[in-house]
Amino acid sequence: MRSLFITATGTNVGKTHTTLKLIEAYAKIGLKVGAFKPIETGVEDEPVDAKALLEACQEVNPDFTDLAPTDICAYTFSLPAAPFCADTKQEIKLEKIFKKYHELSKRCDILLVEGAGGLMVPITQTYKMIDLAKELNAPVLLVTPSRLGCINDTLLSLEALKSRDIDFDWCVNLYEDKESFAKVTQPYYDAVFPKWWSTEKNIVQFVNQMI
Ligand SMILES: Nc1ncnc2c1ncn2[C@@H]1O[C@H](COP(=O)(O)OP(=O)(O)OP(=O)(O)O)[C@@H](O)[C@H]1O
Ligand SMILES: C[C@H](N)[C@H](N)CCCCCC(=O)O
Ligand SMILES: [Mg+2]
Repeated sequence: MRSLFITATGTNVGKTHTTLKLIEAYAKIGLKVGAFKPIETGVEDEPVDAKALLEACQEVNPDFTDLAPTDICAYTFSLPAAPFCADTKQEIKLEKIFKKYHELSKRCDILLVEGAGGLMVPITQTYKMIDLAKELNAPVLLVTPSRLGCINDTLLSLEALKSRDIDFDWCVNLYEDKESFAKVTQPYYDAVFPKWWSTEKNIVQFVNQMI
């Protein structure tokens, strides 16, 4: 079983959007795909990300059909915040996250793990999303936005991943400020990262090189 940890430069950048495309792309090349949202915050009735990811997996993987959204989450919290802040009773136990990860991994060929927010989001006072990605020993896909300001956010996240010697790739979710991206951001990416790619155009290529 393989896994891929999907993170981003922050919240609302397109992790779920990209993970949904990854589920479709991995299924198309014949892999049984699974998804895991270790911690979801901002949950009212049911976890929205986990629900969307589960429904997509259920379309392509029969071993996920008997699950409910909360079965692919280790923790859900109502406060829309970093897990450390949302977990007011300090319930989070990392062991529970790893146990759920291993349980779900038995149901698929590749398990897509969606983080909460960005890399440096605290899960506990001393343990962040990036630490979870490292400990899972999963390659990381960093989703970056296309809006003005993304160069700085992207470079900071790349530094964080490199400093922890994590195997990663990154992509641009061409969504916000899409029209101005070619002038405002792309010249730098073309110059420094000529192989940069976007969720919109190159997800199949990424998936094929990943297997
Ligand atoms: N390329 C896109 N095209 C259309 N809608 C998009 C695109 N990317 C993101 N969105 C929309 O923007 C919103 C935020 O995207 P998404 O939920 O994937 O972010 P996220 O990084 O998963 O956020 P969170 O940190 O809450 O998990 C969603 O409503 C999503 O449908
Ligand atoms: C609620 C939101 N949709 C995410 N699940 C959590 C985002 C946490 C961001 C924390 C931070 O970077 O300040
Ligand atoms: Mg999400």
